[in-house]
Amino acid sequence: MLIIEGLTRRYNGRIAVDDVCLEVPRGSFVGVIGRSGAGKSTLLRMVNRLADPSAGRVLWDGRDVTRLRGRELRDWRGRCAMVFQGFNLSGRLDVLTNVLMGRLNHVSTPRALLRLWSAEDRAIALSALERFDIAELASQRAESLSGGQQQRVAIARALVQEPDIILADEPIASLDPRNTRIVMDALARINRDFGITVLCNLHALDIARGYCDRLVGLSAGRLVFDGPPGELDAEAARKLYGLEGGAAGGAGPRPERASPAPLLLPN
Ligand SMILES: Nc1ncnc2c1ncn2[C@@H]1O[C@H](COP(=O)(O)OP(=O)(O)OP(=O)(O)O)[C@@H](O)[C@H]1O
Repeated sequence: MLIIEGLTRRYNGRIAVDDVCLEVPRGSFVGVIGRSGAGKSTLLRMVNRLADPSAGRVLWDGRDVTRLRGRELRDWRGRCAMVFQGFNLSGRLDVLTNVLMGRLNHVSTPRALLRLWSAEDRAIALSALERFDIAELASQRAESLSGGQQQRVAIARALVQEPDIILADEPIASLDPRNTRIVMDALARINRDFGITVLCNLHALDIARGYCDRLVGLSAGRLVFDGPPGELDAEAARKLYGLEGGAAGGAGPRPERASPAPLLLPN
């Protein structure tokens, strides 16, 4: 369970996230929504400690991750994978190596420094690529892939970290509608098949409604909505975006959840 208690972040006296409190049970798929500048990225970045809070705490299974330092902080970041809008791949490296980077926290330091990947690590990385239908791209340079393919590589890299939680910061912002669906389906499958908690910042309300089982709405850093997509009525949407709920469109219900599968057994 992820617990966020009174989380606050100020930049030069200006508030970015303002006293946010949330409880997120394991296995949730939570969409964080709100206007540009509402504090969505800052909230996610505080969960994995890319940003430190000015006040408040983040607890994972009762452990205060806001106090972690050194090795313990690195371990937490390993269990808390990030997926970014800009993919954050090493463009000149091949796809398989990019995915293997997600295994770094599972190998000894000397092996990590020398990039000595075991047969098992390679099998796990390939299995993740197969899962997202891009195994045939394994030997290609990451920079030669389309945006949608690159984001699937980034999600495969996140998955092989074997994280407890995936923090996805606008993962579809630069993608066309077809790739948006493919990438959101990939996140939904990770969530459904492995029970990995997903916190996903989204601008597109229709996508958030279609994929997330809970929406958390921020406005000027404050939590102004927290509930299932069906409860985001016109009034709540107006508070968030200044428009009617229906104006942002809707999408069908998300697929049924299966029980968690064992993680990444090579096919
Ligand atoms: N490193 C920083 N230094 C100064 N101000 C920052 C920094 N990061 C964020 N902010 C400010 O904090 C506020 C919230 O920004 P944040 O990026 O979290 O919003 P957001 O909802 O993710 O926006 P977007 O949807 O445009 O990415 C904004 O006013 C932003 O300018």
